[in-house]
Amino acid sequence: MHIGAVADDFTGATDLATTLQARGLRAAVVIEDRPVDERALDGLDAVVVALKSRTAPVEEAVAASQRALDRVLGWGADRAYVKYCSTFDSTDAGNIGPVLDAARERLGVDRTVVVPSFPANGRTVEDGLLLVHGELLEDSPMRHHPLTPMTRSRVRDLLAPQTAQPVSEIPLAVVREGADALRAAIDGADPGYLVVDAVTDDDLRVIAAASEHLRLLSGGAALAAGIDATGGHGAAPMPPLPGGRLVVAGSASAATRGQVADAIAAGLPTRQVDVAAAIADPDAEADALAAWVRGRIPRVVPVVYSVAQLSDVRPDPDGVAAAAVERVLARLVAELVGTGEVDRVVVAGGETSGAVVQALGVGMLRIGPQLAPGVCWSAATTADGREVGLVLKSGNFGAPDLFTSAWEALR
Ligand SMILES: Nc1ncnc2c1ncn2[C@@H]1O[C@H](COP(=O)(O)OP(=O)(O)OP(=O)(O)O)[C@@H](O)[C@H]1O
Ligand SMILES: O=C(O)[C@@H](O)C(=O)CO
Repeated sequence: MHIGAVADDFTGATDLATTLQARGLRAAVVIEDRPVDERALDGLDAVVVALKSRTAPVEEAVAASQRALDRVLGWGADRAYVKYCSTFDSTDAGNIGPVLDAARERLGVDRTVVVPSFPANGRTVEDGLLLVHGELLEDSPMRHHPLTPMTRSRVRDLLAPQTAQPVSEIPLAVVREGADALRAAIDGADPGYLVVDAVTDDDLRVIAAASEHLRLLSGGAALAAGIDATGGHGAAPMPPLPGGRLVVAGSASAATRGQVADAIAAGLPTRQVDVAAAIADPDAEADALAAWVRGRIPRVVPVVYSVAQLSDVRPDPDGVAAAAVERVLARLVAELVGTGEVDRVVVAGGETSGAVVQALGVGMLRIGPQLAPGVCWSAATTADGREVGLVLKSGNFGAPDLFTSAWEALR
C-alpha cells in the first residue's frame, strides 16, 4: 500500500480518496475504528481513514488520529498523509497542529509540508496567504462558519498557535524553480512545518515530486493529485440501486446554500429542518421529516436542508443546535435506508456526513464515479446489510446543480 491517510472529516476522506483514485490509485475509505474484512483491503494502493475529529477536543482528535495511523501503517502503508480542510478549518485551540505533531513523532520524521491549496476548488496559497476564489480566507464566507469561523488568512498564523514546532514558509518563486530546488529548500529549512505556496495544479505536482522522500505529507486533497501514480484503475463499480433518492444538507456553506437555492428553483420538493423543534425533540422532528419524504419518493428527489440563508444559522455557542440538526438528519437517513425505501443519498457537509455515516453503521466506502473535484459517489454496506450509494459533499464543493445532476452518474 502506497498511502495511508487520516482525514479529519468524512467528506474530506472521500475528497482525498476520489483524488487518489483519479490518479489511478485504487483507494477506499475506512470509517473510524470500525473493523474491516482485511480481504477488502487486498490490492488497494491507498486507504483513507475517515474521522470526525475536526472539532473534537484535542486529546480525542490526537488519540483517534494515532489509532488510525497505526491501522494504516499496520496494513503496510509506506507513506502517511494527514488530510485537513483546504480552508484549514480549525481554531487556535484546534487539532491540526497536535495531530501533525503526533504523526511526526509516530513516524520519527522531523518535518512535513503544509499544503491546503486546491486550485480546482478555488483555494490557493500565495505569499503564505490562503485565498478562496481570489479572496482572503478571512474575507470569504468561511468567516461565518458555524463551528470554525476563519478570521485570519496566513496559514503560518493559523498553524503556529496549535504547535510548539517552527512553522516556515516557502514562496511560489522557489516552487516555480522546480522540484530539485524545492526539495533543497524543504531539506534546508528548520525542522517543523513548511507552508508551501501553490496556485496551480502544476505547482502541486512540483511539490508532490519534491516531497517524494518525505514519509509524512499533509494538506488538503489536491496535493495527492500530484503524487506519481503508476496505476490506471478506475472507479469501483456501484451496485444496482433501484430505490428512492434523497438529499440532506446540514451545511451552511456558500456552495450548499447555492445548491439548495438551485434545487428550489428546479422545482424539487424541499423542506427545511425546524431547528427549534429539532432541539426540543430531535427524534420527533426526524420522524416528521421521514413522513414528508415518504410522500414523495421514489418519484422525485426530496431535499431536506437546514440553512437556506446565513440568517438561518442559529447562534450556537454550546453546539446544541448543531448536534440536534446532525441527529435529525442522521436519524432520517438511517430510518429510510433501514427500511429499504431510500438507497441513494447525497449528504452536504462534513460534520453532517459523519453523523449520517455513523448512524448507518457503515465500515468502508468503495469509491465510485467522480461528480466534481473532490466529490464522488461511494458504495457502502450498512450495519444491517443494505447496499447504499452515498455522496458525501464538502460544504463548499460541487456545481450549483449537484442535487439534480448527481444521479445521472449512476445510470
Ligand atoms: N440552523 C443551524 N443553526 C446552527 N447550526 C446548524 C444549523 N444547521 C446546521 N447546523 C450545523 O452546522 C454544522 C455544519 O457543518 P458541516 O460540516 O456539516 O457543513 P460544512 O462545514 O458546510 O461542510 P464542510 O465541513 O464539508 O465544509 C453541522 O454541525 C450542522 O448540524
Ligand atoms: O479540503 C476540503 O476543502 C474538504 O475536503 C473538506 O475537508 C471540507 O470539509
